[in-house]
Amino acid sequence: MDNHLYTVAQLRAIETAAYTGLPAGTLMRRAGEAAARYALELLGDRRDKPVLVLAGPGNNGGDALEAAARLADAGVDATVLFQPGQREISEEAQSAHERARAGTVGFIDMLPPDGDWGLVVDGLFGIGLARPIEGDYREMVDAVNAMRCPVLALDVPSGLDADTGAVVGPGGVAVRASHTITFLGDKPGLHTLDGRDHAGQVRVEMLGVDPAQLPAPVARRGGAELFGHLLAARRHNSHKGSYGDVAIVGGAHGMLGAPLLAARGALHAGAGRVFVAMLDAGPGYDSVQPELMLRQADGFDFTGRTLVIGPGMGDSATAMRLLARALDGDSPLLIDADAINLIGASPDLLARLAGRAAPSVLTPHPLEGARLLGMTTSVIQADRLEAAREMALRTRATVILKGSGSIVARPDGEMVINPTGNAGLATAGSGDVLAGICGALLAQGWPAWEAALGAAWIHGAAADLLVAHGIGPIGMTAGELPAAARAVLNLLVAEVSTPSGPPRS
Ligand SMILES: NC(=O)C1=CN([C@@H]2O[C@H](COP(=O)(O)OP(=O)(O)OC[C@H]3O[C@@H](n4cnc5c(N)ncnc54)[C@H](OP(=O)(O)O)[C@@H]3O)[C@@H](O)[C@H]2O)[C@@H](O)CC1
Ligand SMILES: Nc1ncnc2c1ncn2[C@@H]1O[C@H](COP(=O)(O)OP(=O)(O)O)[C@@H](O)[C@H]1O
Ligand SMILES: [K+]
Repeated sequence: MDNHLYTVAQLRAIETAAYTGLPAGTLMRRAGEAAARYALELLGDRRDKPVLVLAGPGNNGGDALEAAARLADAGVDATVLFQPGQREISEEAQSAHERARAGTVGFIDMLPPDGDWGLVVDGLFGIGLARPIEGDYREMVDAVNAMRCPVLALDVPSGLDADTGAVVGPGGVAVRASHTITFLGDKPGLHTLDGRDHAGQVRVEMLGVDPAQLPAPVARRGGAELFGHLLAARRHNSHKGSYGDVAIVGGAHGMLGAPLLAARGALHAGAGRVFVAMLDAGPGYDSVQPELMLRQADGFDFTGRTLVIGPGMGDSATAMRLLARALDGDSPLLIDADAINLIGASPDLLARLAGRAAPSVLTPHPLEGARLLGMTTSVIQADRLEAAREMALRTRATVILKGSGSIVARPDGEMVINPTGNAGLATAGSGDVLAGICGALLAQGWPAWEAALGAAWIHGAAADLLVAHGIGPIGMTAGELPAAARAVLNLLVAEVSTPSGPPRS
């Protein structure tokens, strides 16, 4: 259940159910205790440093006051800046306040300009944030974001929408935490859009609630366990035909790089044979990767091949004709880039896609997603989960809505947020490599859902591996990803494979 993600509405229901039968203030006390424990862990051997605790007007502030009291009990110099606002505070928060006042916690009214804090605990706002942060609260957030010490956010970094990962605006701000301890259940907003920048490392604290009592999550956090059953060691007695053919269909005039990058992605992710069916006359072979077989798209036989269609394909009549042919065929399909734009502009192509029986995966970035749904990019990004769900529903396909915290969605509403990857991927061509990797997994017999989950995870992990070796994030190139993805995939197979897992024949 560790990977389950819940909406604020679900968390409110969980909270209400958990509350029943417990003495008042129990959950807040548990939250404060867990937060103090984590704070001590983060302080490590710097417990002599003072800790700044920001406490807001709601129960998030109550958690912070509880944490401050526990930290003081543990001998830490805890200083609270409590900003209760106009409304009366809840009884639980009031009790927490009294406990903190009764101990050795220090209280201040404004931030000293020269504080040398070992840690900041952010308990300004949690899931009750109702509007952009302004005024004194905003000054506090800005001041914390200018500090260099670790910042532990309680439940949600203040200012972040726990459902969507958006900084609540217009013109809002949010705490940039290095760590977040989140209560009762993990939240999607901590893992997508601005979430990863603001939440840092996330720890989930259930506050003693029995996981069996929790509802079905809105989404799950991705992990290799979601596709691990398909990772199999290669049998000695296998050949290139055992691992499928991938054909990249794309490469109109002036856009030949995109299909070549996709093809290298497919090759390094284990496809047995990789073709590039170019719309342009193009080169006869790829001198960097001569293993690729370059063909003319017109007249290329799609039968028995997994198709990755769209990279650099353009929007010509030929592109449209090829796409219609691919959609009508029974090859597994990975639909990317220009092919998504063409479908967005044509109800006929959309109907053909929705009517397919063979596996189909779409990999839109937010602008392509916007074209597909006839919306603006900002509407897509305002609620990425909802947008991905809608795309999967309309296309009857598995969708990867790309970006920080890619959302993988399927038509029955199942959704996963991919946790791997970094901003090194924000470079032209990295999406083409993702398409190729996914094509290779489809060609090796993976179902659409697992292929999408696996490709997103491996692609992101490849970028993380490169960063770990000093190759990026700044200046990472898409061409460096295929070999790194190969390393990740082989590591995964070595970790989880069973030698008896049959390859596709
Ligand atoms: N109850 C429980 O059992 C448990 C609760 N838990 C904890 O409680 C948190 C939820 O508590 P919560 O509902 O009190 O909301 P919270 O996030 O503290 O903020 C709401 C307050 O802020 C105000 N306000 C909102 N936006 C504002 C703004 N921009 N600028 C200024 N003010 C603004 C709003 O008042 P308003 O002015 O809108 O009337 C209200 O006073 C949750 O995240 C978790 O940490 C856990 O301990 C588990 C058990
Ligand atoms: N900041 C980021 N963090 C994580 N992944 C990212 C980030 N920026 C881009 N990506 C990933 O990189 C890829 C970019 O794809 P795309 O936008 O289609 O690029 P291109 O069309 O140039 O190939 C996607 O897989 C996306 O999820
Ligand atoms: K907070």
